[in-house]
Amino acid sequence: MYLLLDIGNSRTKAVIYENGKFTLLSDLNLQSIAPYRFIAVYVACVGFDEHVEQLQHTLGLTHLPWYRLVSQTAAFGVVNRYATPERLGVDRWLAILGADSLLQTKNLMIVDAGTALTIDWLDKSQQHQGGWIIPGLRLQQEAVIKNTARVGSTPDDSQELILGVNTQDCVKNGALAALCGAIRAGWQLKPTDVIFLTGGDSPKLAQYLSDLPVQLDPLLIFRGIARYIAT
Ligand SMILES: Nc1ncnc2c1ncn2[C@@H]1O[C@H](COP(=O)(O)OP(=O)(O)O)[C@@H](O)[C@H]1O
Ligand SMILES: CC(C)(COP(=O)(O)O)[C@@H](O)C(=O)NCCC(=O)O
Ligand SMILES: [K+]
Repeated sequence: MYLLLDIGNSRTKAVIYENGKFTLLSDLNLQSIAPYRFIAVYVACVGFDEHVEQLQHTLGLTHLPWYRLVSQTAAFGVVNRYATPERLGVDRWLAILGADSLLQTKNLMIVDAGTALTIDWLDKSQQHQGGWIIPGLRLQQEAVIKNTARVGSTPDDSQELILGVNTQDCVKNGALAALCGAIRAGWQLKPTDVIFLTGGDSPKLAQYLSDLPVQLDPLLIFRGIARYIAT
């Protein structure tokens, strides 16, 4: 039994992994992991490194091996297109590997709607084509609010894809439009057989993309991590 951690810039997500089965933990703390006996911890971290050390202590798991995953030039037949492959965010690399584990020989878009929204393209011969990094739903709003004199709203999670008639609604709904628009622009530029959607804002975005071949999967990064665990 393994503990898998995805440490993003907003939150840490945790999964219990055993015999090919993934169980997402809704909370990560001493109590929530108390019933489990882990062999090792596998970590994907795009946040600050100190966060990993902190977690080792707060979870009382300093006695276990902690394996930190890194983006590679190639693995499991998947080829990373970055000129400096280790610079590709490890969450992106693992989501690509996770999508590849579900669907090979298809052209894929892999969208991770987290703090930032990332889009990566993987072609049917497992070649990563590159991608985009776009401010996420909250950052879109903060960018406008922090850099203008008269947009005095607060970031808000209750977006709808409708027109706003006050500042608050214009900012929050505009942020949703920006992300839907980015995914649609990606699709127009380079359409694929499937668009995998993962990350905190993926269920919301999926509602507005039902005409595209979207497949929601909260586990993509964890599926990628699991490929590194020899069974
Ligand atoms: N419980 C939650 N805490 C924080 N963000 C949440 C939560 N539930 C949904 N979200 C949404 O998820 C987004 C962050 O997604 P997530 O995949 O956790 O990001 P990251 O991987 O960058 O930490 C936020 O923009 C927010 O809108
Ligand atoms: C783009 C990211 C900030 C996304 O992180 P997240 O929103 O999931 O917290 C992360 O993948 C990262 O730090 N990447 C390194 C730069 C790159 O991928 O080119
Ligand atoms: K992420």
